[in-house]
This record gives sequence, structure tokens and C-alpha cells, in this order.
Amino acid sequence: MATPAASPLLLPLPLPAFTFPPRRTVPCARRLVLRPPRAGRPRLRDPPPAAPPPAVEEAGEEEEDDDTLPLRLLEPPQEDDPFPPEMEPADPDFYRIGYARMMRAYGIEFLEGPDGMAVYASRDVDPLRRARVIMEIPLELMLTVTQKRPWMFFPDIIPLGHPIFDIIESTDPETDWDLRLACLLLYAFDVEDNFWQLYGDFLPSVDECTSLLLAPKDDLMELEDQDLATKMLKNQKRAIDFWQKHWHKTIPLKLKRLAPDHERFLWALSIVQSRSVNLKLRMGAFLQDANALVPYADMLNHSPDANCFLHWRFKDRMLEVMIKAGRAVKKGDEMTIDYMSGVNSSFMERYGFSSPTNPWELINFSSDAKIHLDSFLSVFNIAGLHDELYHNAALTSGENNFVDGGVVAAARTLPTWSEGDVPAIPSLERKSAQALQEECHTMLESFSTTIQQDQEILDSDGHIRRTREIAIKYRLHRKLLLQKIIDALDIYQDRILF
Ligand SMILES: C[S@@+](CC[C@H](N)C(=O)[O-])C[C@H]1O[C@@H](n2cnc3c(N)ncnc32)[C@H](O)[C@@H]1O
Repeated sequence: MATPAASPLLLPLPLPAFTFPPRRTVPCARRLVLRPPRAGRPRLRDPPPAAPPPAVEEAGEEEEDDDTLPLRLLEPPQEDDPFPPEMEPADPDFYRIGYARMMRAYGIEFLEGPDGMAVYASRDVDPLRRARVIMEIPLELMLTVTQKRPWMFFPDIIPLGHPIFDIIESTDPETDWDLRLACLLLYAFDVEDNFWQLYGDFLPSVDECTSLLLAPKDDLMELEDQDLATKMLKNQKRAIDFWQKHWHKTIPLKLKRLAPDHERFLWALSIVQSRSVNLKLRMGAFLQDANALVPYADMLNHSPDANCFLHWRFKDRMLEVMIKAGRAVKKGDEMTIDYMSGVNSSFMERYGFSSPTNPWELINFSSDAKIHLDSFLSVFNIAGLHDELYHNAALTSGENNFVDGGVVAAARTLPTWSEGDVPAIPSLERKSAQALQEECHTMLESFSTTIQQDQEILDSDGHIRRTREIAIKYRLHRKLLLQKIIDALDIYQDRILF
């Protein structure tokens, strides 16, 4: 179906709704097969028994995806070819239009880890000069909504006249991308044989989801961050108001069953916010920003030092997950991408996690004390400009792993000075370092619990709600960073003379 506002995104021909034609086996492609759901959250691992180890492809090659071509194009012409020699086969791209494809994965496994489902290397990968593909996900498996008018979504699964269409249409494409994608996701779950009906079994349930959209007020208070708690209460209210406005009592059953209660809508919104990516899609002559839920790639966890990145292949509308050039990967390593460079509260707001070693975390110091930036950096063998600071581990001899993202965050967030070649005066530097340590201690004391008490709560055997756990971890991570800064300033004072 096609209405002016809901025409199929990108594809000139309508796709069959996820009917996958029989494909020839590609020896290097290892396919992941969705298993029927088991009790609890199922795992995605399913290595086909007879598949030889996949050869990792090099990125950037626009190789023929011969898997999608009809056999005729791949075979030498036959003697009794009925076509006269002046006739030429059509461009291979012709056959790709609207072809329903599956995802492919190379040299990876999907496993349940400490941070939920995650992607791990199933073999060693030597560092290469070019990036390597580990996953390919075709557009037709994604749920996608464009950000600008005339807005479009893909796949075009909503029948003309369905009330969910009007609900999506009533939102602002530029600001309400998450509400719109949540509606599309809920609708996709309800469409028989839709890919997302199966994939939904592998998404975190309400109890497993870390999003603070699902946190009761008591859990938000555990954050001990009034700004973040207020923001999350506002975000919850926005979602509940939206649900109440559109899922009122007298709506037709086909709409009501998509989100019978507001918790279901909050869950769908949590999934969308914590798992979608921004894509730039080519729409005829111009580029369109779109938000997309990309299955399988959404199992990648975040790391500020990620070994992988996402790449959109315009030509055949395929999202690739690639290992960065020059990165060695060992079997069992987690494959990660960098979601964004942000402070812990931003990660909490959208994804529901924080880290004590987030190199972008900020502490607001009010003291006038400042330490000498270059001296501090050289004590810890940190180099680079403010936005690209990195630890040169090769210069650090026999010295445990003290320098981590927390020390990089300290270098960014501590008040510092630097005036050309003017050297630091050790006695003044020590005084400043001590003043800053004092302030860290004061901030630590302002929390209602200590580091040890938080750790005891998290280690206790009793069942702890997921959102309470991540709220306690958030305040703990802030305290651990403050402690790390205190320790780093101790080391700085010891070494400033040498
Ligand atoms: C895109 S999903 C990644 C797959 C997810 N682990 C799962 O179980 O399906 C994002 C979610 O993964 C978790 N996550 C990702 N990176 C993380 C990290 N570095 N630390 C803790 N949790 C993380 C958070 O729950 C986040 O909302």
C-alpha cells in the first residue's frame, strides 16, 4: 500500500513481506538462525554444523553479492543459449531491487555476558590495514523512520486506514523520533510472520531492561542526582501522556492490543531509545536522516575504546559492522562500538548504564586551585589534545593498570593552567592538588552512602530490581571517579619533582 506520506522508503519496488527465497549457500557466510524462544531470554548462538570456518572479508570492496544473483548470470553461456549474442544480460543491480535478504555474520558469536547479550569474536583476527566486515544487515530487516517531512518509514507494513498510522502522523518527525519508532515497533510485533515478531523474543524483557524510563520514583532517588531524576520523571510523563492520549478506552482492539497498558509502551520506548541508530539514507537526489532499529547490530555494547564501527553501504542498502583497521582481535574478545562521547548522565538517560572509567565524565570543581596541565599529563603518560587524549601504555613500565579512562577524565575535568613554556612550581602544584583533593572529599561526603555501602548493597544476595541496581551503580561510579582523582593527585604530588 502507499499513501503519499507513508510510501516505501528507498525501494522502488515493494518487497514481499519477509519471505526469503531459497538461497545458494555461501561458504564463507555463517548465518544465525533464530531459535524458538525458551524460558527466559534466549541466546542467539546457532552455528550451522557443517559450515567451514568463515573467511573474514576485507571492507571497502564493492564485490558482487553473487548470492543474490540468478544463476544465469554466474554461469558461462551455454551452447544452445536461446538468446542471440547481441543481447546482453541486465545490470546485476537490476536483480537486487527489492530482493529480500538475510543478515550475515562472520567470525562472531552472540552470548549472554555481564552487560546482557553481547557480541564476541569466535576466532583471532590479525590487525589489517583495512577494516573488516563482521556483520551485514540489509535494510529490509530494520525498522526505519525518517526525521524530516515528508516523513517516511520502512518497511511499509502499516495498512491504509490503520489507526497507528494516524498516531504516528500526529507526532513531530524531528523531535518525536522515539515515539514514532516505538509505535512502528509495537505494530511490527503484531504483524503475523513479521521478522520483529521473532526477533522480539531476543530483546530484553521489562525486568531485564536497564532504561530509567522503567524506573519507579524510589529507584530514581537512588541516583542521588536531582537533575537526572527530574529529567527522567519528565521523560516518563511525556511517554505516559502520549500513551494516555492515544490508547484511551474506546479505541479499536487492533490498536489497543499493541500497548494494552502504559508499561508496554514505556518498554517499547526504552527499546527504541537504547537500541536505535541514526542513518543517513539517500532518498533519490537528497540525503535523509533516519532513525533505525537494526537487528543483530543492536546487540553490540558500548566502549569508548571500541574495536568496531558501523558503516552504511549505500549501494545495496546494507548496514555493515566492521572491525577497525589496525585492531587485533583475539577469540573471546567482546566486539563493541562507541555509542557517543558523553558524560555518564547522558548514557543513563538514553541507555541506562554508566562507567567508573568513562573518559568523558565531568566533575564540577568550584575551587580556584589549578594544576599544571602538561605536568599532570606527562606524569601519567597521557598525550594528545583535549578531545583526543590517549594513554601511551608503551611508556608505562612495570606499573599496574592505574591509568584508565578515569585518569583521562581527571585530565579533562580538573581545573588546569598552561602558559607557554612557563614551568610548574612543585610547591604551588602540591598546594593546588591538595585543595582539589579536599573538594573531592567534600563531594564524597555529600552522598548518603559510602563506596563500601554501595558495594555491599550490590553484592547482597537479595533480589534487586534492575533499575535500582543501575541507579546505585551510577552514584557508585561517580564516587569511584572522585576516589580515582584523589589517588591520581597523590601520585601527581609524588612525581611532580621528577
Ligand atoms: C544496544 S543494546 C546492546 C545489547 C544489550 N547488551 C542486550 O542485552 O541486548 C544497549 C544496552 O546494552 C547495555 N550496555 C551496552 N553497553 C554497555 C556498557 N558498556 N556497560 C553496561 N551496559 C551496557 C545497556 O543495557 C544498554 O541499554
